Amino acid sequence: MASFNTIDDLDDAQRVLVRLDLNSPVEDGKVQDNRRFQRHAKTVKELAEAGHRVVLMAHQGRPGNDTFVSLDQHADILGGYIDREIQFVDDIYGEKALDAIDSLEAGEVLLLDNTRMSDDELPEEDPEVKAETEFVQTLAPHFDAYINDAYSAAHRKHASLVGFPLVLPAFAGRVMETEYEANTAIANREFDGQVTMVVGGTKATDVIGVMNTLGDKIDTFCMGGIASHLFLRAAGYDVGYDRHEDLDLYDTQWENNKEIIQELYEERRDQIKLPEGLAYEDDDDERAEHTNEELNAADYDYMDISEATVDKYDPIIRDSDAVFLKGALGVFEDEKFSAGTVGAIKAIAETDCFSVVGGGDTSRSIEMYGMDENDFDHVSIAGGAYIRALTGDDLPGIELLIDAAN
Ligand SMILES: Nc1ncnc2c1ncn2[C@@H]1O[C@H](COP(=O)(O)OP(=O)(O)O)[C@@H](O)[C@H]1O
Ligand SMILES: O=C(OP(=O)(O)O)[C@H](O)COP(=O)(O)O
Repeated sequence: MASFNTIDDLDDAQRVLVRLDLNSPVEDGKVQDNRRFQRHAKTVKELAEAGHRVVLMAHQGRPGNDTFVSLDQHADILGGYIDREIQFVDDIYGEKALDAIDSLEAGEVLLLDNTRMSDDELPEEDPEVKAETEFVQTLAPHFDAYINDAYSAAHRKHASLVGFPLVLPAFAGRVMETEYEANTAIANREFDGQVTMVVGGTKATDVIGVMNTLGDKIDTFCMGGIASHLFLRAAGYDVGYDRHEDLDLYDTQWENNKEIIQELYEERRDQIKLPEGLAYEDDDDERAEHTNEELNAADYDYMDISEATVDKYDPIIRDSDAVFLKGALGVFEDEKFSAGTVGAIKAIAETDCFSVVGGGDTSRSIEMYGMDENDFDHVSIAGGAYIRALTGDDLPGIELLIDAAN
């Protein structure tokens, strides 16, 4: 396996700039604690305890979304995991940020504000272009080393991920190391028996990518979440339209991908298992269900797969030698709509199979419903990056760390 330098290779008493992925769900303006904080805390704690001056960068949401907020709450949550204060500055590379960076003492930790508040961060561009941005050029001279711990964002060519490895010595953090090793090994692994992939979530392109590339390695795809609505629509059912102006879950995804979804469904009809029905909230705020024949996209938001679908997927999972889950099968954050996701992860946990659960949001369901990370072979905090690793795609953020080591 190609390799990169890690924090074991750092000189003593360095000024380190560390990229984390603390991108989290935000409910009513409140950032929700999750496994990303817990995992990155290990890297941060180790660096601080070793006496480095530690400056952290991370992003949250995308401009225009409700989840696009400042990182002040993130500093408190992360600090709780490492039992030391994490200072926060509401600036990225302006005078305020540079003053805070330069006054840091050995062992102290400072979090800069949301990297996506800088116009230099988001457009996907080549590393050489990103390295020349004001963002990178202003911050880099204040540091001895750059550490990328953001495995789950390593598929993005953003300034904080691909610009710095060209101008500073670059190293991988502990999360980067662990996820890279686990996901790369999984991608190359062969299984004797039945291999099942349970695919849900909200991002059709992730799902299509996996089904296209791994279609010959995976025996059965059990579909849930928004992904299943798009495939149900390909099968001729009346589902998969945006009913709210502020949500863009279906229309654009369907318009951009309908040919490929229809083709995939036709080609792999025997492998693709679709829901038997979907669940919605009735007028009394209770869970109710429609069979596929009753689906009516004009009047209902469908938020989970039906109980009959849970029963249909259960034996498929239990008969498998390997199960990969990516994306939730329903809005599990609301207990009423957790049956699909919980049914699948319980069946996986109780089966003696090789099991991987992927997705920053999806993996929250494990603790939420009384299961344990140790019930699975690997729980990845990455969604899109995990999918790309499984399909053998290179992740630009990691390629640059490997280049830097060679
Ligand atoms: N039917 C649905 N309608 C709306 N959201 C859904 C539905 N099914 C699943 N989800 C949402 O999908 C999210 C997880 O998927 P996604 O964000 O794509 O994956 P990841 O775990 O990689 O972040 C969950 O937060 C869940 O609420
Ligand atoms: O949460 C993330 O990706 P994921 O939802 O695929 O796990 C990363 O932070 C990347 O965020 P982005 O998909 O807004 O670029």
